Amino acid sequence: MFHIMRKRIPMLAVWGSILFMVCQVMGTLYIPNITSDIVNKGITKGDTHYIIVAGLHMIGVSLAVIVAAGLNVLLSSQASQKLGKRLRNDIYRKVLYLSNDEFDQIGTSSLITRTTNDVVQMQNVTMMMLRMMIMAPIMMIGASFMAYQKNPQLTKIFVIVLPILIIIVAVILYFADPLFRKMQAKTDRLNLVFREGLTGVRVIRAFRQDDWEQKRFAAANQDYTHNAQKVFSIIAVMSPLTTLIMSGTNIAITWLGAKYISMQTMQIGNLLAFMTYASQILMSVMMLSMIFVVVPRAQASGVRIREVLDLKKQLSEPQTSKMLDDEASLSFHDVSFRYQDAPQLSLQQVNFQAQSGQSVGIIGGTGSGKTTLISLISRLYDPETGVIKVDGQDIRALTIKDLRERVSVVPQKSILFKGNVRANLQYGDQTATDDKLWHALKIAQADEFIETLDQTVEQNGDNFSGGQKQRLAIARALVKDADIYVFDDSFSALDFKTDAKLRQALKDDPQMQQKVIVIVGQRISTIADSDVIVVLDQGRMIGCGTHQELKASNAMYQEIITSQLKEGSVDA
Ligand SMILES: Nc1ncnc2c1ncn2[C@@H]1O[C@H](COP(=O)(O)OP(=O)(O)OP(=O)(O)O)[C@@H](O)[C@H]1O
Repeated sequence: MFHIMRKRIPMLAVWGSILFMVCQVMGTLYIPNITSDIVNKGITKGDTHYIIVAGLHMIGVSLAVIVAAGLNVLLSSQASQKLGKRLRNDIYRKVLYLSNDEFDQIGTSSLITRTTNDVVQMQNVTMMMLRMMIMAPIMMIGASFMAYQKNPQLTKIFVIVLPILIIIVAVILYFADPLFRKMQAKTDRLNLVFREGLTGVRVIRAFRQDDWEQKRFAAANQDYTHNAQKVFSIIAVMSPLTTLIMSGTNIAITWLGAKYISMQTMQIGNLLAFMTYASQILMSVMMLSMIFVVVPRAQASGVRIREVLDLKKQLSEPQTSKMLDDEASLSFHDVSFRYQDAPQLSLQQVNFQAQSGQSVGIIGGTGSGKTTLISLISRLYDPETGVIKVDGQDIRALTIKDLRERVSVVPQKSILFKGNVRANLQYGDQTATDDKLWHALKIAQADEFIETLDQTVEQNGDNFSGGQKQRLAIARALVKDADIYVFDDSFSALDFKTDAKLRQALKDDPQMQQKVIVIVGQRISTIADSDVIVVLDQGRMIGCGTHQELKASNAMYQEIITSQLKEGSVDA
């Protein structure tokens, strides 16, 4: 917990807050002293002048306490808000650079909970620390000292009361603490189910799984609520018990104090002050107990945040990139790959190469390894064996930034961001002019349905059809000045005519003629005119050549052609 706070908490605000907190405590301890003097020296002796002077003195000290308390709250909130801001930024920055394996390891829902809920826990504990954690022991020691000054005999009451109070608090915390620690994991589960329900709402409705989903959510919700109810029921016992102890203490003090007053060994003012100090001591214990509730929870949150922040980069990269060829090229040399902990290889001994101006088509059944193959080009994962070269250089000799600048990918699932068309396209190149954007839209055949670059794009691109989204995602990739353009099944939602027009436009574009284009496709027609076609089957490369070569000699390729001829989707 303290480890992640150390470099992120603004120390000036922390020290300022502590300083004002100490002033507040000193003032609070001093006020009962003035009260006792007003009673002893003013009221009992009928000295009005003394009462007025001491009263003004008291008002002055009270005002100073109020100002100090206000500044303490202000600075502690500032410290905690800034800590939260820095933590959220750091987690987000880290998440953006996580490898896909690490992402899978923690899970999206948990990452969201860690950025929101866990950070809030850290903020709460910071506030508590700066307002109570340091205040409680100072107040306790100070009030005990002052109470002793007023009457050493009466302080013996605390020898009985304090251990009882501490035992009660300890027993309550013993039962509540494990439940508090479970809260975050249960929040994770609740978020996961909620998120899946929201993103998959169409599928849920289409499969009429509303009831089942509702039950799944209700179960997670019940589990969370049950835990919360249990923990807060335990904590609820604390308040009446401590009130009982406080009231009992006051009765004992009044009773003994009255006895001392009648014996004339104690003054009335001192008894009043003593009672205030007694409640301050007991309040300090309560504050400390609150801290014992908040700290373990924040400790658990701190561990969860640290898990993300401490993730070591799995992909090693050099400080600077080695020299690259001027011409674009892409080659795979005996590349094999296995997902983390997977029993078998997802790619085996893949070999192919393409020069500037050439295109590579990748075809194979579902799960044959097409997406895996292209993930390796931009180093979302590293191969188990073999070498991948981009522009003549092993991609491990390039920095990740340099490599990803040279590769532009259109993922299988088109993702658009809320905003307008211009902002979405400029994701590829922030400095791209409108002319460049329109040029990309034309190649992607998206100028048919885009009237202006200011056209609104809803969240997830929900105001566009599947095919329109694909075309916008293609245009975005084309705006980026890369050497290798990768289209992962990006033409699947396009009709045959648009698919053909788009590929022709790619071919005809003078700039694209200097690049390497990789097209993953399910349809033969999408990849047939590629210079190199890679045929995959269960991760194995079972063919590599041109359409004519594969059509003549590759059984699997022939099978795909035959099956698609039957469907009428290929013109062989
Ligand atoms: N993150 C992952 N962890 C473990 N195994 C994975 C992961 N992603 C894919 N696989 C496995 O790797 C194999 C290849 O998957 P891949 O997504 O590359 O296939 P694909 O040819 O692109 O399929 P599709 O055409 O259906 O998209 C499959 O057997 C799949 O189960």
